[in-house]
Amino acid sequence: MSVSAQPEVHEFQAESRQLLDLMVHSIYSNKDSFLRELISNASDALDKLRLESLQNKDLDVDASDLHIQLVPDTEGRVLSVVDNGIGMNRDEVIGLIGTLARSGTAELRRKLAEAKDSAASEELIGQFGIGFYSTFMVADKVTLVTRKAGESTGTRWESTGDGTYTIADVDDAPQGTSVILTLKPVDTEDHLYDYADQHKLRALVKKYSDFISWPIRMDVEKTTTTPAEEEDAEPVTTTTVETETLNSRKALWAKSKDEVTEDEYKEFYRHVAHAWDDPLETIPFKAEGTFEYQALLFIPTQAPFDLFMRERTTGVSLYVKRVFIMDDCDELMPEYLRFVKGVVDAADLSLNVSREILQQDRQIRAIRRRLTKKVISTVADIQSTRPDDYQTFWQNFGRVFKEGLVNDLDNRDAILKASSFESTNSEDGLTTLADYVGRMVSGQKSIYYMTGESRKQIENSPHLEAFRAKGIEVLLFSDPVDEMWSASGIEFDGKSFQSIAKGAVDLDELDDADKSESEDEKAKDAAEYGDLLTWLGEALTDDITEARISHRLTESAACLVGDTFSMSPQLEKLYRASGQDVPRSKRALEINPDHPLVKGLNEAFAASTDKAELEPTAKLIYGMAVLAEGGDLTDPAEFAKLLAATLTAAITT
Ligand SMILES: Nc1ncnc2c1ncn2[C@@H]1O[C@H](COP(=O)(O)OP(=O)(O)OP(=O)(O)O)[C@@H](O)[C@H]1O
Repeated sequence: MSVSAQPEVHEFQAESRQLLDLMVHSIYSNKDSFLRELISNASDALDKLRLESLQNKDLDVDASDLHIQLVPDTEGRVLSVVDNGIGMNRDEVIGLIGTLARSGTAELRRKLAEAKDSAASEELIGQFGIGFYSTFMVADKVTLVTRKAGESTGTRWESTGDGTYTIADVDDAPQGTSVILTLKPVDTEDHLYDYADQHKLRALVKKYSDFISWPIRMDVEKTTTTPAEEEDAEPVTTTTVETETLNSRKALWAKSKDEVTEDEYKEFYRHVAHAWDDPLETIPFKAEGTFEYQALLFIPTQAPFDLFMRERTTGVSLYVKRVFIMDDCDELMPEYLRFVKGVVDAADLSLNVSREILQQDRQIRAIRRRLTKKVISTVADIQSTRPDDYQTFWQNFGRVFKEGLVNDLDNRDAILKASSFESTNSEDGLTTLADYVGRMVSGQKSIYYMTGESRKQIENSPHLEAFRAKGIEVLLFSDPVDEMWSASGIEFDGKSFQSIAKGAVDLDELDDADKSESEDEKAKDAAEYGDLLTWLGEALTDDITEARISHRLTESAACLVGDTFSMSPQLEKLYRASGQDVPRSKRALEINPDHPLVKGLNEAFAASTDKAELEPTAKLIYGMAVLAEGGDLTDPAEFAKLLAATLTAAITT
């Protein structure tokens, strides 16, 4: 192979360098996984070449014998993993291998720095995946020689895992990619095995890559002994080299569940999902009839770091009659199930199918509908039979799953049923809506909830006081998406959702016995506080719609309450954060007639309506109501000034 020009030395991008450094000093104990990663990449490259050769008739490549070859050199301690797939051009090598282009790398680095021990680091690597760089766990030097299909010049990339790599043009590289590892010395204590040993390689392929659809070949020496023809002579041993295919190449999705072991599913999941964790659930699916297709879907255990990033795609690959067509086929899974990984193999689509055609395709739409229902019902099954796994699922994917309550009206009821929520009923556990409804007090018509930025913030908000005092359960919604669906007129089991921070709340309705007494009380409060309420409404007219007596406070002096259909302050904040210009909506100020501050204010107001302290006190009460619900004051400096003046007056008199 001739290298045409002096190799250029490049520096790794800073983040890649740090990740590489971790690999070189290999904190990850399962070093065997480098082979799985290389084979997985090679298999993807073969898929891409086959597809390209089908779609682009002008491409001058021989796609008749696509395969992966392992070439161990035991004496030289070198292992090459060779494929005749799509290959990479020079820019792609720099972009894909020299740069860890993935936006989560910084996040991984930050988390690794925080990780306390090697077990925690290992889990993180499992969560992020490290692909090609895992080769540096087992090799002192990695050389990659590649030529892209259809191009004449190849590229040679080499690094010892320090801060730099070299890159050079190569004239006569074969089409495809060879990754050549100069292996580190064997150190079984450090889980570093002999990766130039044929037996080891055969075992690793069986364990991790058996289902890969392309042949994974290795030339093996076979010694045969034949008895000598003449009596008393030594038997004859002949050594021949034979090419052996190491993998059985069975497409797991075409098999029924009892024909496949859990480990096989696990490794397949890791391959299709580019993941390092275990699947939480495996969902094989077969449809026969008008549209024939098979699917093998997985729910991961861990959420990928980029689950909430804007450019995030869905994770199901499309095959047609075992031929790979595309990754991340968005048409097969709704966005709110983007955590689902796997493959769909449809029998009746054309191999030339494009994304544009897929969007219009009736069959694809039918598959998507069916699989969506299947995933939701699987989540419901996990919820009812495996509480610990459900907890894991919910922590990782609950926020995404609930997006379906806004986006998928057809399945809304099923999604709601399979969801869980935090509640005042339990300190840390979750409740289903069915359980909530089972605990509703007599006369309760709605499901009460309150939204906020965190459980703690909601729990401290004054709105909860009367509910707590009367033992009425309130659901605590702290995910941004909860703001959207809860206010959308949704019902569960015929019951509407009512925010306790919006509209009028009359808890006395729930309890018939006390009704007459409380009616009297209300009439009394109205007479006693009427003038003060009118005045407050005027004094605070810039901030509130009206002032009224509260039936939801027992301890705090005041709280703010929106109209039934108004936006909550959190939602306003979300919209503003996303760049939308939403006007500040005013809410009603509710005051607690039993609170000493409110009583005092009423008495002072009754004594003289132009006392200087009245207005600052009203403003302070309003500000306190904003702070108590975790909101932001529009003018914190003015609030501080008023407070200081009031405290000074109190302490100096
Ligand atoms: N044998 C190969 N042939 C062609 N392209 C390859 C090959 N190996 C790697 N690449 C390219 O380099 C990219 C980076 O590979 P790498 O293994 O680091 O990450 P990945 O496979 O994309 O994702 P993951 O880290 O999750 O495995 C691949 O996406 C692919 O485009």
